[in-house]
Amino acid sequence: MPLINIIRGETIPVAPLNVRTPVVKFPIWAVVVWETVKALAWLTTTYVRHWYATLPVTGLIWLYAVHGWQTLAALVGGIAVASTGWAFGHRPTWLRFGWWPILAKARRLLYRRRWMAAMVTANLSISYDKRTIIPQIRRVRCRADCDEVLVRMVTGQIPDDFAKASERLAHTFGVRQVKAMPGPTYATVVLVLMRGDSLHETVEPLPVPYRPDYTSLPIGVQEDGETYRLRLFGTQVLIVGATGSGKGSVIWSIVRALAGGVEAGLVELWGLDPKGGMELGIGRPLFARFASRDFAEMAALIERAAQVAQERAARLAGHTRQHLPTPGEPLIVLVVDELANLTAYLTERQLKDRIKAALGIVLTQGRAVGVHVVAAIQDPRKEVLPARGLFPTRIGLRLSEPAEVDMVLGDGMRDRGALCDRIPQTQPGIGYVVLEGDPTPMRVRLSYCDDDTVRDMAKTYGGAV
Ligand SMILES: Nc1ncnc2c1ncn2[C@@H]1O[C@H](COP(=O)(O)OP(=O)(O)OP(=O)(O)O)[C@@H](O)[C@H]1O
Repeated sequence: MPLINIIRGETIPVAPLNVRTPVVKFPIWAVVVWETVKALAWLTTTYVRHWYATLPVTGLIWLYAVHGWQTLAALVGGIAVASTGWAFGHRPTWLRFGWWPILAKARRLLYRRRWMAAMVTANLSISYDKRTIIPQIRRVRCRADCDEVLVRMVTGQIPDDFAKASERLAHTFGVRQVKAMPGPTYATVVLVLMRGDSLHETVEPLPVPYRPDYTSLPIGVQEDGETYRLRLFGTQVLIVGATGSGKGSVIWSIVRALAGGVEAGLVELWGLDPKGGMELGIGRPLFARFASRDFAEMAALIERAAQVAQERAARLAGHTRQHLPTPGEPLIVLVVDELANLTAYLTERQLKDRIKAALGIVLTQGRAVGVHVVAAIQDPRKEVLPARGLFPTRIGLRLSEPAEVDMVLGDGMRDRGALCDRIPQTQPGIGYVVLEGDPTPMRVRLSYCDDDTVRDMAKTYGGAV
């Protein structure tokens, strides 16, 4: 039995050069009738399949034939005016129900034209029994800066096959990037073809929440236009990026989102800036404790945080699984700029060991008891940061090498679209994150707080130094 019948997908017809000698000779009139019937069948199918275009055109032709061109012109003009009014009056609904569905139909035709070549050259076609089977386009949807193409995979394919070919597909379809994610049902994959770049502009500092929601701190903008919200409760945060990638902007965006809590005494920020206070010094009043020059002082600060974490853990064990900050027992956030200075580049062995041990305790025991770490680092290798695995939340900014992406965001994330190594130097503050419940990475841009904004913030929400 030929296995071909049970492989899902679209079968490419066998090449026309495989000519077979006709056995039966038909009279010419029979061939003409047959071809005419075939053409009519094709026309009818096309007419019905593309009803959204053929029906309006039929209506317009009928109008012209029965009522003349004046009525036709009046109708077309009326539709144009109403559509323009709708577009200006309520743009979101015009886009959602008017423009994007029309654009999706046009794009579907465009994608279909290049589809076969794209699938074959990206190794997404399956050859079996002298036939070629390719995935099928099921639906195309347009959004502000991207198109979503729902694809039915060929039997045996998985979404990661498409993720691996995403760069080829991006070039083939002439888009900035292609992301592949599992579709709504088994055997489907959604290809998101990114066209424009919604993160092109610098993101202004976001409003400071009056009382921070520790499960959802607003710190930037996602590629899909949503606010990027960071969960701090129950996690530790590692920011990784090459020099000048905007690690500072992530730190200050998080501090800004917590500033309301600092003012209310619900949050205590402890600053460690081994680069002599270059980064964090400017917002000094926001920090309840601060160390920037003396490494022994920094070690003592981390040890104190570890002690608090252990005390709280001992007290809260069996009572609650998540500590709730109060002015008497605030949320402690250790903000560390360039963590490698404490874990790898420090020459004093004893001090380094003390820091590593205390940091390990804070990272493992602090999450549930309100002692958190927000740390920035340039080099994500294990030799530089052995405790990398203890940071459940990681933000990958511009990185130097492709291999670093999976080190930061997890295995396979680069294949799934986290191109941290491709972020241009001219776009600091852009990075990739893995959101809860979403297996594909999300591109984000963190808000940028310049020095004046940080000084203002420190004056408004910070205490006396
Ligand atoms: N979110 C952002 N949006 C726009 N521009 C930014 C953003 N973040 C940083 N920049 C710009 O990039 C420059 C470098 O940023 P920043 O100092 O934060 O990088 P860094 O990763 O901390 O670098 P280093 O490791 O050298 O300290 C800033 O001076 C600023 O001009």
